[in-house]
Amino acid sequence: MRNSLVAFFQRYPAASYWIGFSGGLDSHVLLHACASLREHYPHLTFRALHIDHGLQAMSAAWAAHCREVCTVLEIPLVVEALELVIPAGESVEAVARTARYAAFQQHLQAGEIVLTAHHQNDQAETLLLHLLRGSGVDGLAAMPEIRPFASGALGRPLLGCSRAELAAYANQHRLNVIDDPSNQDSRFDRNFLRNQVMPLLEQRWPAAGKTLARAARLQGESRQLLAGFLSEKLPSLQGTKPNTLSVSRLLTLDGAMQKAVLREWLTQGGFRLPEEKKLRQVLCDVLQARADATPCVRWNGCEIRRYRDDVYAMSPLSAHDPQQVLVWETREPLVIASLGRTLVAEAGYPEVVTVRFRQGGESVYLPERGGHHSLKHLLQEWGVPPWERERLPLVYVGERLIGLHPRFELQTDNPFKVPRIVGD
Ligand SMILES: Nc1ncnc2c1ncn2[C@@H]1O[C@H](COP(=O)(O)OP(=O)(O)OP(=O)(O)O)[C@@H](O)[C@H]1O
Repeated sequence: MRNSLVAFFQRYPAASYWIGFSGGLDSHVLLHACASLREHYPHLTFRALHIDHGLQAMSAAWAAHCREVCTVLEIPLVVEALELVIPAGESVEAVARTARYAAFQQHLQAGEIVLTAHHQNDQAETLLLHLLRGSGVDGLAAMPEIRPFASGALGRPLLGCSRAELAAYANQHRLNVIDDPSNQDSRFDRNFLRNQVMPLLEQRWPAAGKTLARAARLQGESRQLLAGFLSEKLPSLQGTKPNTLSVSRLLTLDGAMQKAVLREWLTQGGFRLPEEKKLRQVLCDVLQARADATPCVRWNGCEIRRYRDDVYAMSPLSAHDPQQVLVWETREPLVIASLGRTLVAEAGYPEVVTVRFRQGGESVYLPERGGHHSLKHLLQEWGVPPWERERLPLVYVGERLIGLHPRFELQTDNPFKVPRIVGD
């Protein structure tokens, strides 16, 4: 283990390493092994971070245990107590995990690496869990040894070590390890695999943990090759607007390639990947839709829409009431809460205006085009997607429409001029 750690720190030098310390055996071993490296590698700087999810009656006792261990090992510890709210229908583990990573992120400075104690058996169990969910290569790909994370990286230096090796280390160094009672609860899928399925597999295939971890690593290599290939392909499928894909170009590909391209595009956009069923819905309902249709397929954190030949991926639109009328004293910025936007007026702007949203029937005076034009037709002409139309701030002086979003200015000198929009 010591050698794997030394090799890891040589491969991934960092200003400082944060050790995610849960108080359990695995991260206790990591903490102890890192602490003992300092004698020969005094340049290595470690700190520990314990996240108290506040979900168990014992959680404060766990934090106290972490404090004691860190004091003895002379590793500074930060304890972050969270107050988690578990939304109905969400898994406690998943919510805790997301909150934990968000807390890690907050502490990590540029050039630092946060370390977790994931090991070979975690890798094997993760592969089995994904297989049982019917995942493709994205799910089956191994947890990597290192990946970019916030302004630094997330490293897993113990992936080459088995759980048995970690247990032997804990024994040898007489580590005072508290057992988390929830680890025995086989209602959780991972515990069931760990406590019941893996021991059975290992009776027949003693190296099952190691070989499953290798299978996951090989899937990871395939995933990486595929990502490289798809990244090269994506620019040729670009739609007419930034970050969109062209429907007509996608339709020249076969179904498997369409799905692969959509997944890579969503990954690059930072969206959560959909289940297979949703992805097929995108192929059927969005790509195959009539040219004048505006379909939408949604899942957690993402909406896929189509307008004309472009496919858009976006965060779900906020609730917005287009009936609202906002009086704006333009010497101050105007916050439009329902849009998460702030308008800032340019010099020379009328002192007081009102901001409204499209109701239909508006017309706009465009002198260079010789008179009034229907806003509806102009929005169509400018290719503004329908879901954006009632979210455009329309600025009025009295009943006269004087401006909207800068993206839609026709010419800089036209009177249909807009306040500058910040935070857009
Ligand atoms: N409460 C915690 N505080 C700090 N670090 C933690 C905490 N819980 C887990 N970790 C870190 O994450 C590693 C993995 O923990 P665990 O296996 O419980 O999480 P998981 O949810 O299965 O994994 P992952 O976080 O990747 O989903 C631990 O070895 C430890 O380094």
